[in-house]
Amino acid sequence: MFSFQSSLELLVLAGFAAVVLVLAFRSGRRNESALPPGPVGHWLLGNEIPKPYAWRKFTEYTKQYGPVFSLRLGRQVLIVIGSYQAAVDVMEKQGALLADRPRSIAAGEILSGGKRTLLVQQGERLKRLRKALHGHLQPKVAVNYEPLQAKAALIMIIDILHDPQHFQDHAKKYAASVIMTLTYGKTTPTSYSDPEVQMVNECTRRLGTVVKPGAWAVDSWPILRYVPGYLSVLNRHHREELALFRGQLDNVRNQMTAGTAQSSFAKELIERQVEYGLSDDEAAYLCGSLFGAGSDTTAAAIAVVIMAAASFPDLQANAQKQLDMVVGADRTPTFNDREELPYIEAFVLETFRWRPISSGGFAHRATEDIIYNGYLIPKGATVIGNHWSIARDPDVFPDPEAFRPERWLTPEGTIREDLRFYNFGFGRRVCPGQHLANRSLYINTANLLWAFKIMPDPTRPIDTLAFTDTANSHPLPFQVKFESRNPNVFKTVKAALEQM
Ligand code: HEM
Repeated sequence: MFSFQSSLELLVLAGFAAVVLVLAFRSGRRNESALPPGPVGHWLLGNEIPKPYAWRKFTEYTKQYGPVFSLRLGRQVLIVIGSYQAAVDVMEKQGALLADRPRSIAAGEILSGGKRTLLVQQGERLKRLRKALHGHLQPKVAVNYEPLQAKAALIMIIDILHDPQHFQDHAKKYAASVIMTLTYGKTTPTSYSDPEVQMVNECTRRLGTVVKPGAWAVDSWPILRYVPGYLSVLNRHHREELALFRGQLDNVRNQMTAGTAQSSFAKELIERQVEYGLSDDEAAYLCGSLFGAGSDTTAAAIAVVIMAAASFPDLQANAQKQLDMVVGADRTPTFNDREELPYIEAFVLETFRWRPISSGGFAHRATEDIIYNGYLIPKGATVIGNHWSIARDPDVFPDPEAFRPERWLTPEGTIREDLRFYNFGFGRRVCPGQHLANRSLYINTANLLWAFKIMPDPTRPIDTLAFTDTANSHPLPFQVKFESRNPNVFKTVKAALEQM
């Protein structure tokens, strides 16, 4: 039963809370007139993140409000960069002031226990994690993974010959095999139905939904973390992934003790753990989250290549003409052919631009005020480079909806050096796996287009906009037909595999 005193206390408390809220709200709005323009939101709650496919709606906002626009999510300012030049000027040139991530309570602190590189804020831990990643993924090391990638790409051709319908699963198997081998030294090809892979994928899927801006209100209203039970699912998911990642690293430790460990990222991390200054759980997360960052993304990008090939037969044929000239029918393409296959490179670059995997971009945080074209990007703001609209900037990519590999080529047919697309993100948070990923895309595109004429299935037309609404957006299931380009494809691929 309420006493008069407790009612009074409640009243005082409510009054206090209201004052705090108004002060907080006003301090948040102080600089609002200097912010880049943007849609008007609710006076207290601000704007909502449009759903689904926020990045597509943001592309409309870019046309309406300009290359840099702002939203308010509760007290949080969100700045969206929508044009190519603004991405260069803000995300790249001011990269030092945007190396931080916004505080991510749901995905970063709770689900990932503060240890997933993608979400770790600027500071000493990030430096240690990125140094360890760089040691294993920088260009001069990435070249060592080429034999592994070449073999897995040939296995994918065999998989498609045996079971063409499940080509998207084969792409996932390719990506999972490469990551599991380089991370944990796994020697057997990774089946996508491996319970371990299924679990890692489940972790990635969970991350993809939690990390979307606006997915969890606690990120705008941190006080919600004290609501009993509100975060229990995320806490449980964190315990599950930590146990999984610890178990995977422990396997490598056990193999090292038994003298059976293959060389791998995990093995080297364990050997150099003190030098890298990593705790056991940091090392476990570093390895575990590599799969999440690198597997799904690579598999999705390969599926986009297949989608584009089936959708644009003439351009597929252009690529095949070059393959036939440089490689011929009697052997499979290799990494040694890369320089002579610029059209393959251009085809891949155009898929990155046409259907960027990280469509909405990842959130950065401004650690100082940044002035852009007279507008203020205030310290503390979340800043996102919207890959989807940057890729569609007509000033740089004329006729942006058209799939046109030629836009990446000089008149002499070499790759243009004056053009790039920020598929792998920006500044100091740029994807450390990009050199590995680019090699995966080259070797798979070369092999796929060498082996098959890829055609749409007339009974099931491809919807080239049917993608998942997740941070890394991948094509929903679609169907194509694979026709071997010569009767010896199987024999030639088998022979190449036997030589490895
Ligand atoms: C086609 C494949 C891939 C795409 C499209 C992609 C894209 C991205 C993007 C957009 C970011 C965020 C950049 C930013 O904040 O501006 C990122 C971060 C990251 N990527 Fe990738 N990535 C791919 C493959 C890989 C691979 C193969 C690995 C590792 C083996 C990897 C590891 C990471 C890690 C660890 C981060 C976090 C970096 C940080 O926050 O400091 N990625 N990636």
